[in-house]
Amino acid sequence: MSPSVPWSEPAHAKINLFLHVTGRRADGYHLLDSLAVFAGAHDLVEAAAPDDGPPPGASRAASPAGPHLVLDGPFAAPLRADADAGRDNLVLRAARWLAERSGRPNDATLRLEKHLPVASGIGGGSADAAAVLRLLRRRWGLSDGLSIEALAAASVVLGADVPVCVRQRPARMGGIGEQLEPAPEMPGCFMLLANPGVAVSTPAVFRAREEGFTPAAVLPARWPDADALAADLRATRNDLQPPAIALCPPIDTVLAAIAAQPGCLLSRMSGSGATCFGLFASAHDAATAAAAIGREGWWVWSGPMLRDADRS
Ligand SMILES: C[C@](O)(CO)[C@H](O)COP(=O)(O)OP(=O)(O)OC[C@H]1O[C@@H](n2ccc(N)nc2=O)[C@H](O)[C@@H]1O
Ligand SMILES: Nc1ncnc2c1ncn2[C@@H]1O[C@H](COP(=O)(O)OP(=O)(O)OP(=O)(O)O)[C@@H](O)[C@H]1O
Repeated sequence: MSPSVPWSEPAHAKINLFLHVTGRRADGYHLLDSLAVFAGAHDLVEAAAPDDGPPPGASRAASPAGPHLVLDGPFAAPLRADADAGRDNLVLRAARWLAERSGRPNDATLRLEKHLPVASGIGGGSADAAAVLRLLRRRWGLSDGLSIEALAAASVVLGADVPVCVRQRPARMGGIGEQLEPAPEMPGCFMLLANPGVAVSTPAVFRAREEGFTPAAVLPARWPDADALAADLRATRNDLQPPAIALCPPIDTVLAAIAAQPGCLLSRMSGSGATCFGLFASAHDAATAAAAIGREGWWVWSGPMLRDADRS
C-alpha cells in the first residue's frame, strides 16, 4: 500500500543530526538542543471508517471496543495490537487521545505497517503516533479548527518526540523536545541508517549519562551543500552516544562500519540509539555503503534526507 492511498500517512524516521543535553528539569526530564530531520524510510499508518471494515490486507484485531489496530510489516513482531496493550501502543494511545480531545467516538480502525526497528532512536513509535494524529485529523474533518502547529504543540503529552514528528519537517528542538524552531535551510543529501538489531531503552540511556551539560550549538541560516553541513555538525555531538555505547557496545561497531565507507562525511548515533546514520553527498555512495555494511541481524537503509524544499 503506498502513501498516496487517501486515508494513509507515512511515519518517517526521525534523525537527530546532533543532540546536546543542555540542562535538566525539576521533574527529571532533560532539556535538549537538537537538529531533527526526517529520512525517506518510513512506517505506514492507514485508517478505515467503522463501516468500511478493516483496511485491506489485514483482519480486525479481536478487541471489543475501539480504536482497533492491526499490525503488519517486518518489525511488527515486538508490538501488540490488542486492547490490553493500549497503554503501551503509541498508535492506540494517540487515537484515544485525539478522540477524547475532539469529542469523537473512539472507533477508528487502524493498520500499522511497521518497517522501522522498534526502540531504535529514530522515533518510530513517536512517528507512528504523529502519523495517526495527522490521519485522524483529516479523517474526522478537524483540519479547520485544529492546525498542524496546534496539534504538534498539544501532542507532547504523548511523548517528547511526538511534536517534531507531527510536523515531520527539519526542526531545531528545544525544551524537552517540544519547543520547535525552523531548522537552517538544509542542503540535498543522502543518509545511510544502520541498526545492529538491539533494542535500546530511552530512559535507561538518559539515566546512564554522566552529569554535565553541553551548550546549545551555533548554526548558520543555511548550508549550501552536504560538505558544509557535515563540517558544522562535526563541531556538535550526540550527548547520548557515550552512554548508549556503554549499554550497547555493538553501536561502536556500527559507527566504525559507516565511517569507513567511501564518501561518508559524518557517522553518528541518532537519538538514544542504537540506530546510527552516515551522511553522504551522493545517493550512489550511500547506496554502495548500505550494500557493503549489511550483516546478519542488522537493519540497513539508504536514501534521501527529506527537506522542506522538496515538499510539494
Ligand atoms: C532522545 C530523543 O529521541 C531525542 O529526539 C527524545 O528526547 C526521546 O523522546 P521520547 O522517546 O518521545 O521520550 P518520552 O517517551 O517522552 O520519554 C521517555 C523517557 O526518556 C527520558 N527523557 C525523554 C526526553 C527528554 N527530553 N528527557 C528525558 O529525560 C525520560 O526518562 C522519559 O521518561
Ligand atoms: N507503534 C510503535 N512503534 C514502536 N514502538 C512502540 C510503538 N508503540 C509502542 N511502542 C513502544 O515504545 C518503545 C519505544 O519505541 P520507539 O521505536 O518509539 O523508540 P525510539 O525509536 O528509541 O524512540 P525515540 O527516538 O523517540 O526515543 C518501545 O519499547 C515499544 O515497545
